[in-house]
Amino acid sequence: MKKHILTLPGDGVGPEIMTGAKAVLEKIAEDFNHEFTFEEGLIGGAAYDAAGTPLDDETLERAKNADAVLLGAVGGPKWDTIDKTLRPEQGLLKIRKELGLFANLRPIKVFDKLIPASPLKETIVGGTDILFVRELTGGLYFGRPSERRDGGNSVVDTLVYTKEEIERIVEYGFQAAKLRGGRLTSVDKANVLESSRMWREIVDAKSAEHPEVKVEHALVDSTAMKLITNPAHFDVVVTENLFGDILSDEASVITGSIGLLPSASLNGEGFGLYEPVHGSAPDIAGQNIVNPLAMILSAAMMLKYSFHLSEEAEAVEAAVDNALKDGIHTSDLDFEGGRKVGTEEMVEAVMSYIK
Ligand SMILES: NC(=O)C1=CN([C@@H]2O[C@H](COP(=O)(O)OP(=O)(O)OC[C@H]3O[C@@H](n4cnc5c(N)ncnc54)[C@H](O)[C@@H]3O)[C@@H](O)[C@H]2O)C=CC1
Ligand SMILES: CC(C)CC(=O)C(=O)O
Ligand SMILES: [Mg+2]
Repeated sequence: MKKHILTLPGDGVGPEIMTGAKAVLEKIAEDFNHEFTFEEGLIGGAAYDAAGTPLDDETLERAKNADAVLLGAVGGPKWDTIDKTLRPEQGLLKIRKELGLFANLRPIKVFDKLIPASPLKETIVGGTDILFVRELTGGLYFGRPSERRDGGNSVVDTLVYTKEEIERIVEYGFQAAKLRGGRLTSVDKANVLESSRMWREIVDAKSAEHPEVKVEHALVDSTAMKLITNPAHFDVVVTENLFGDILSDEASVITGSIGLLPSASLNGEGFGLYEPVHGSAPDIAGQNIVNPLAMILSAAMMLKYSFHLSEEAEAVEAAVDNALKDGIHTSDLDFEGGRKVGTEEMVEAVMSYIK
């Protein structure tokens, strides 16, 4: 199979983890007889430094013409004080919006070997297997106005959702639940927010169309608690943009490190952008210590969702599992015994377990 991939390493640890994911994909191409071609582009602070904008139209066009996009991460203190419209994060929001990537899938899977690496009790961590279905192109991150007012004495951010935007992500949640354990938790703040009350109505209407899925509504604040006290309770969690962003970072703690969590951002035509859940981790950039597994597992999601190469995706996931089973790990994981390695060695270990 021939596939063309646009890589957007971005900022901070982005380039280090992208190098690792590309190496793993090249190994997969070689072993399974595929031809993957790569083209690199700029996004975030790197793009701002080069051309004064966090995402230019040419890169966006290249993304649209690729078979899939792999993205590292954007942002960092260097760009925290520039014009807000040019911040690195705006490049990421723009590519999500322009490509219509409304469904952000964030699986929370616990590797058996890493159960002791979680700060939570083993009895709580065991059995965790959650899929977050996060709305990605609406809500507070995109609402306008978003500005200071009254000479800086007040401020406004805007939360807007259309019915269609809620319906399509909720439908995605139901479909995902059918393919998994048949349980869907819809997370909102319907005791306060009108947008959440509309969200609930839409979930209830969809629920009537999908009677085989067991639905529960849950408020975001108590969900934040329950994720830590009883993560095994959850199967698929569908929620809006901001809540999904926060809850998925929280859920990463269950697994032992945010450096393990991949994500897929998909549009209605099955096009996908794949990136780790974590950010650019400027505190550890350039030191060969970042955990590359979230990016590598994001590449595995690309193989599965964009290229329908399930066997190849499973080969990558199994290689990650086996490397961890042998105790090979980066320093973000609190691990008794085993062998602590740097980023490059971790990538090599994963590659050595493929096939
Ligand atoms: N998708 C993206 O590009 C995202 C970008 N950001 C941006 O990243 C920058 C840093 O944000 P933070 O809040 O610090 O979040 P972060 O996720 O970059 O880092 C949080 C903590 O986790 C650690 N960490 C993250 N990924 C790791 C990995 N793979 N291996 C080992 N340790 C890892 C970091 O060292 C840091 O201590 C900001 O500019 C933010 O806007 C934040 C989240 C998502
Ligand atoms: C950097 C932001 C635009 C979003 C974020 O934190 C995320 O998608 O995880
Ligand atoms: Mg985030």
